Amino acid sequence: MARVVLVTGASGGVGLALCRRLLEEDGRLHLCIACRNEQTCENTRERILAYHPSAQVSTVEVDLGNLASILRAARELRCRFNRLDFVYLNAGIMPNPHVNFKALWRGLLTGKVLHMLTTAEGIMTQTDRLNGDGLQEVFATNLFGHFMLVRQLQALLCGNEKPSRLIWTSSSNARESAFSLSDYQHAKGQESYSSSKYATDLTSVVLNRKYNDQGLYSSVVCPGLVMSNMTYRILPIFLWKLLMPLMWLIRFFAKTYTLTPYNGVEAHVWLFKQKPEYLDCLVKYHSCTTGLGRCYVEARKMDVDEDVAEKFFQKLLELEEETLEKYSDLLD
Ligand SMILES: NC(=O)C1=CN([C@@H]2O[C@H](COP(=O)(O)OP(=O)(O)OC[C@H]3O[C@@H](n4cnc5c(N)ncnc54)[C@H](OP(=O)(O)O)[C@@H]3O)[C@@H](O)[C@H]2O)C=CC1
Ligand SMILES: CC(C)CCC[C@@H](C)[C@H]1CC[C@H]2C3=C(CC[C@]12C)[C@@]1(C)CCC(=O)[C@@H](C)[C@@H]1CC3
Repeated sequence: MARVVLVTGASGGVGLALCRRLLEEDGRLHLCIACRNEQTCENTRERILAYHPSAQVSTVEVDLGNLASILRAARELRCRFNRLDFVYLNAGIMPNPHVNFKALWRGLLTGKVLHMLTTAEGIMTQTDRLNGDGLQEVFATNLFGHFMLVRQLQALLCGNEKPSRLIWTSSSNARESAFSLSDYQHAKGQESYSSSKYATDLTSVVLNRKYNDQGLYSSVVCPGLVMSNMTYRILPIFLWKLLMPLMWLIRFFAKTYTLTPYNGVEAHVWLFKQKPEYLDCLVKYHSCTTGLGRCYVEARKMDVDEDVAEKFFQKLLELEEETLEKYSDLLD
């Protein structure tokens, strides 16, 4: 039976490379790409078919920063499929990124330079805003939209003959100190991206605890530093191009400088081939590339407090309840 795989954020960067590499692994799978609107869905489908003309590729429109759109997309998916084998929760944003060059410069002179260059700790901030649903945009798009989608797709993910899988694109920028239970949407700080990715790690841990016995397994991956639309918004493109030789050099020391989307999805593709029962749910899988360009995966223990994770999950459930009350007309 052909496996059914749903990928969010498939229109470019990590998501598009993932679609292509998954089809290289298994040309028989049914790939459903989730993009923001009809035009992006169609363009992306054509780009994938250009490489894999005989692939089965369908589309679903979803704006992950819009709760009504998520409920509609989930309803459509429930009608179209009776199970989903893999859901790659990959779409993400980092709006208004700001690099603190003073801190970057100071960091270059310390012993923590590699840590800084691979996690961006202490050198990156973002400015977030409220979206149309009254939620912080980064939290809503990167985490809560995906959480709602998963919960709405529960019937397709649980109780199947074979285990189903959730694979979240997290980040090595996820940091406990950027996250707080009392401000879990990160309305007050300037590290909304870091906070949303830490929240992703927490959510994945609890999803495993709650759903493993129903045959649903969740993992988190980091693609490493990848040149994509997201990174091209951090520095001007010409500067990135100038920095490229330096980045290839840095890669000899910083293995998470995967740099291309193709290399960046190594961990996503590796997980596609693993039996979930043998994976550690407290581990993040990092895509790595050696200085000579060989790709591999490194498993690193995550820094998550399971008690905080449980409390945070309760907050997500409360927010979900409010959402479902508000949009009861969009439910079956
Ligand atoms: N690049 C990097 O170095 C790293 C990236 N990541 C993570 O990888 C993931 C992919 O990022 P990357 O490929 O680099 O960045 P891109 O900006 O290239 O891709 C982001 C994807 O998310 C989609 N997206 C954004 N907002 C929404 C929304 N509201 N609804 C639906 N889709 C949306 C975009 O669609 P559209 O085309 O419509 O904008 C696009 O397909 C993200 O989660 C990011 O946080 C993690 C670590 C490092
Ligand atoms: C490497 C160059 C000589 C100088 C580039 C300086 C910064 C612009 C980068 C250094 C570390 C980078 C980084 C990210 C963005 C660009 C940097 C801050 C990320 C935050 C991008 C998104 C992620 O999810 C993280 C994994 C990246 C961590 C490293």
